[in-house]
Amino acid sequence: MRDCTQFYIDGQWVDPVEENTVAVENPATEQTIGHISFGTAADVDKAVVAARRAFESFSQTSKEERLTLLRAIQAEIETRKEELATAVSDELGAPLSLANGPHVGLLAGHCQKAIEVLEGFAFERLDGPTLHVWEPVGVVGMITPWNWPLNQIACKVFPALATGNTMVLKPSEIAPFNACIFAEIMHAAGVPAGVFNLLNGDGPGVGEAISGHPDIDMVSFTGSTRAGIAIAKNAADTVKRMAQELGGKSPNIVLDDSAFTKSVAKGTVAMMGNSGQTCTAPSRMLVPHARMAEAKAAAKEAAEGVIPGDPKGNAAIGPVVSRAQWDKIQGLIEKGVEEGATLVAGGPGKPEGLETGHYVKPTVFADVTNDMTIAREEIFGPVLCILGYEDYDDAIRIANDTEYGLASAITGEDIELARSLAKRIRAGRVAINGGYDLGAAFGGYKKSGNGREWGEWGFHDFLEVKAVMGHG
Ligand SMILES: NC(=O)c1ccc[n+]([C@@H]2O[C@H](COP(=O)([O-])OP(=O)(O)OC[C@H]3O[C@@H](n4cnc5c(N)ncnc54)[C@H](O)[C@@H]3O)[C@@H](O)[C@H]2O)c1
Repeated sequence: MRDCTQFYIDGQWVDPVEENTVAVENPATEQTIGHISFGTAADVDKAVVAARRAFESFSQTSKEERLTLLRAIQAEIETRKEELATAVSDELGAPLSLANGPHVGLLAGHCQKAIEVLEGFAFERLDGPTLHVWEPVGVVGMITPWNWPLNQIACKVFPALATGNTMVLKPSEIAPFNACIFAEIMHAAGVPAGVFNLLNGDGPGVGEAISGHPDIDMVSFTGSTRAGIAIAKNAADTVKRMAQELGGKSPNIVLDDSAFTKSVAKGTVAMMGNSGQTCTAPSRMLVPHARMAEAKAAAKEAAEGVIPGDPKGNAAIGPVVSRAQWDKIQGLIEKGVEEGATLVAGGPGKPEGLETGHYVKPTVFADVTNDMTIAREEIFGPVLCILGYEDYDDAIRIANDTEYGLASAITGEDIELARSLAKRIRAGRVAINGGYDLGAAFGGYKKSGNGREWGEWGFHDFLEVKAVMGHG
């Protein structure tokens, strides 16, 4: 059993104000693997008092002091990598290879990036008679989801720390243990008391107390658009800064001149990774109408090669995170069949031989039209929709016909064409031929949010700008 029933507040592990112990499940075994406590507004108050007090001195630390701290955190991460990966695998159901690879890799990667950015970051600029100064926002409330839990903590904590803020983190109640280990890492690295605080709980109990708290200056939220809207409304009365990283329904435009079978297969496998539980997942594949049959064959073969199974074995994907997610995904798969999409691979029910655990068959729908529910709603499971387009104008029209705008992809040989299409997509990210960069801005247009994380972009989310006029 893995128990983390205390909260990390003001540099120590403390009991919650009220006892409320809740079990955490392993989605592969459906067994309880440990317990956390759900906090209340009283616990949030304690953490905010600590963070506010710590802000006095931490906001005045030098760049060098914060660099030393980030390097110490980096060294501690190195010593705890295996434990972090095991925790993510146990609570999320991620295959160990994925947990050891990208899940922990992104935590370490964002720490390294924060160090590099901080080394070169200018906190002051003289513009004629005026000195512009970038200062920390203050006490930041951070609310994160379960799907890439370490990545989302890293995207917020490292830039906030690098820019001199103090913070109160509430990770997802569904995958909390990796965050408990992270708090131990922060402690072992010598982060001053009150700078980083962690408490567990759910949205109504702790999340709302954070978003409405009068002494929290900013909320940085990653999660569903539903919760993001609720949090922004609750935060409005205190006029705190709000950064939202929300859902997506990202298009992947496969151009006629691409290595077609390979591109379709790659896009299919990319959709299934992390059991489809990725906000940037390329969930709408757009192919020329004339090549729909070819796309179906390639996607079917690729999806059938993605074998779900025990996260501790060699499976390509594990289960989805919970019974509630499984039910939601099944409902949407059934909706796809009902609305007339062609089921090419997978479908309703559990994969053969995997009755225990929240396993979903890697599923591909083709001949999908953009008005179908499966093309509009974020499924957050291993379910790909393939849609046909007439020409490139049509492809752009379909790509942009969504309330989301988080990510997108274009695959093709003609780089000039890809670049020109990239300009017309209304989304925060466009990956041309699998392009990827840890320093690239990460954030959404439209209902996918309004913040920007990763690299230098994340620093600006956590900074105020002060103009000192007459400075000379
Ligand atoms: N844009 C991004 O960077 C990004 C990254 C990862 C995940 N996501 C999105 O996250 C969603 C999946 O994660 P999830 O199911 O954990 O999302 P969720 O919105 O249900 O929960 C996210 C977090 O918000 C908290 N929360 C929920 N309701 C709240 C409320 N009313 N007030 C305050 N806090 C509240 C939860 O306890 C959790 O910590 C997907 O929609 C996915 O696209 C977005």
